[in-house]
Amino acid sequence: MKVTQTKLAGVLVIEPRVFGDERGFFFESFNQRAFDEAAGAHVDFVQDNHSKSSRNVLRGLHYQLPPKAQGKLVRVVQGEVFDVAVDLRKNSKTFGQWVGETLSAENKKQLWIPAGFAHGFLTLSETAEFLYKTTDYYSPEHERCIRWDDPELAIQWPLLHSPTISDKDKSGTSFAEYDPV
Ligand SMILES: Cc1cn([C@H]2C[C@H](O)[C@@H](COP(=O)(O)OP(=O)(O)O[C@H]3O[C@@H](C)C(=O)[C@@H](O)[C@H]3O)O2)c(=O)[nH]c1=O
Repeated sequence: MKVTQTKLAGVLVIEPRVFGDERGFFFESFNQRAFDEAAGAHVDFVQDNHSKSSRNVLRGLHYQLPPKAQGKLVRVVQGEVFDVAVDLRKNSKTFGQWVGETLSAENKKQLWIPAGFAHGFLTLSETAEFLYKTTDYYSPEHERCIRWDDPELAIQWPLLHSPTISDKDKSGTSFAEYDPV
């Protein structure tokens, strides 16, 4: 697999080696040993999630507070999304910066987003099915949301018009209100 660093230390783009033949394709979507080597540490995942979204649906920007902060290994198995991670680590040189990556069933790219980041994505295809592994369990009490359109973060979403977002995400807070922990 090919591993590419991003400008946010710790956030990685992972491209698995895909074996295609007349039947279709095969690839290892997760290999603990190879993943640990890429991440530089042993990482335990405890939950797998799967969501489906329609075109122009935007989910995010989500994170969970410590001690329930989650690392996420995300990918797309149908369709295409623009996936974003925002650095919330208070001592980070890139605090408040974001990276975006197009993930699709076609390119099979994965994004590794360690704990300490907010995460969100915009669906670019008619529908998209999004799969991700998390390093801690879902905990609604620790769950937080920062507005996807926060002016300080200024994320360049590839949007043609206003996205469809959940009521919960409509009441996301501003990045200015974020209290680094
Ligand atoms: C995230 C999650 C939700 N749920 C439930 C709660 C709710 O009734 C329903 C839908 O939840 P949400 O609206 O929060 O789903 P969604 O907006 O897709 O939330 C996800 O967004 C992306 C961007 C992330 O990064 C994820 O960590 C997660 O926060 O599913 C679980 O049972 N377990 C989970 O792990």
